[in-house]
Parts: sequence; C-alpha cells; structure tokens
Amino acid sequence: MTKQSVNLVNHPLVQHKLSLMRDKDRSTKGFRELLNEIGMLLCYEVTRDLPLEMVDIETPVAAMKAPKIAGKKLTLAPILRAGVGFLDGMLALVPSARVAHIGLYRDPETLQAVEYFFKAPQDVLERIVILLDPMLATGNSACAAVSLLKSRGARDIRFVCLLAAPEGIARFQDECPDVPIWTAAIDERLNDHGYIVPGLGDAGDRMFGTR
Ligand SMILES: O=P(O)(O)OC[C@H]1O[C@H](OP(=O)(O)OP(=O)(O)O)[C@H](O)[C@@H]1O
Ligand SMILES: O=c1cc[nH]c(=O)[nH]1
Ligand SMILES: [Mg+2]
Repeated sequence: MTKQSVNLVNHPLVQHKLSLMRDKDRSTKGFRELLNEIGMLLCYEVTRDLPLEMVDIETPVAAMKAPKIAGKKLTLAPILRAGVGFLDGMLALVPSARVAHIGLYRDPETLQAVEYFFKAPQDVLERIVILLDPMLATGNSACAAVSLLKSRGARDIRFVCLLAAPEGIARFQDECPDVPIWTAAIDERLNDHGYIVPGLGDAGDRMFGTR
C-alpha cells in the first residue's frame, strides 16, 4: 500500500504558539491554553478536504444554493491523557463530532503502549476518525490506537499530532500506511528514554501539572 503523506502545518500562528509551549518555564495554564488553540488550528487543516454539497437555503433576501459539509460525520479520538488537550479546540469548530476515548500509557521501561480504556461510538466505522495525540515519539501509542479503532471497524482515520520524531513517523507509516499524519513539527530524534529532542517534555504531565 502507498504510504499516506505527512502534512506539516507550518502556519505562523501554529509555529509561534508551539514555540511558546516548548519553553520549559511555560505555566500549566499557558501550556493547556496553547494546546487548545493549536488544536483549533490543526482541526482547520485536517478538515480542509471534507466534501461539500450544495443545498437550498433562503437568505432574508433571496433563495440560493449554498455549500454545506456532505457525507461522513466526524469522530474525534484523543489518546489519554495528552490528546484531550486538543479536544475542546476541535469541538468548538465541530460541535456535533462524536468522541472516542482511548486510554493508553507508555511503559517507561519498555516504551510499549499499555491499554487501560477504550470507548468508541457504535457507528465509528461510518465516520471519519481524527486520532489526537500531541506526541508521536516511538509511534507505539499511535499504532496501538489505530489498531483499537480498526478492531471496531474504523476505516477512514487521520492522525493529528503536534510534534513528531522521525523514528515515530517511520514506524507509523510502516504499520499504518493508510493513515495520513498532520503535525506542526518534525523534531531531530528520540533520546535514550524515548523522549523527543528537543521536544517539549512530557505533554501529559505539563498539561495536567502532574510533575
Ligand atoms: O509514540 P510513543 O513512544 O508511544 O509516545 C507518545 C505517547 O507518550 C505520551 O503519553 P504517556 O504515556 O506519557 O501518557 P500520558 O499522556 O497519560 O502522560 C504521549 O501523550 C503519547 O501518547
Ligand atoms: O517527548 C515525549 C515522548 C513521549 N511522550 C511525551 O509526552 N513526550
Ligand atoms: Mg505522559
């Protein structure tokens, strides 16, 4: 199967906000607000190609045909915990989206993803699923999440992250060649503990103030 693309979102607003988030002195409040704002901007990009259909409406002045989004509806699927940081911003733009929660944490020794929760809408197979996690490091969590979604029948999946390591992109594209990626940056590498360098540290801990 041909590998889907990596879409680098280099809009100045996204890049500026990401730099603010990387700063080790950014407060928990600031970090969370920025992730939410970037979520909104990335939602704009990942939905750019949604098909439109022309429908009849009446303005106060005249009848017209106007474009509305057609076809499949959206499910937003955050990987807990850090993926939740994108959710409110995206739901502000797509308020009727359904939400699938995917509970995964990364074992600090093995770096394998450990599942602890999964709840998806019944009709997830009929929807476009936007998988959310700010960090694509080894790729283990994102691959495990795609496999859970596919086990429920999801076929049309897109992955949105904030930062990606080249190692994570390679692994994800190998295992999930049918899932395109949107990211705000591709960093240099992973360190010995599987953290993205230069990265921004542990996204979940920074967002919830747990370290
Ligand atoms: O690509 P990977 O190597 O799998 O790493 C990325 C994962 O690590 C972080 O989650 P973490 O396990 O820290 O859980 P948390 O969000 O609850 O802190 C991050 O939010 C991703 O889910
Ligand atoms: O750099 C990293 C790698 C995995 N998870 C994070 O939150 N940060
Ligand atoms: Mg974490």
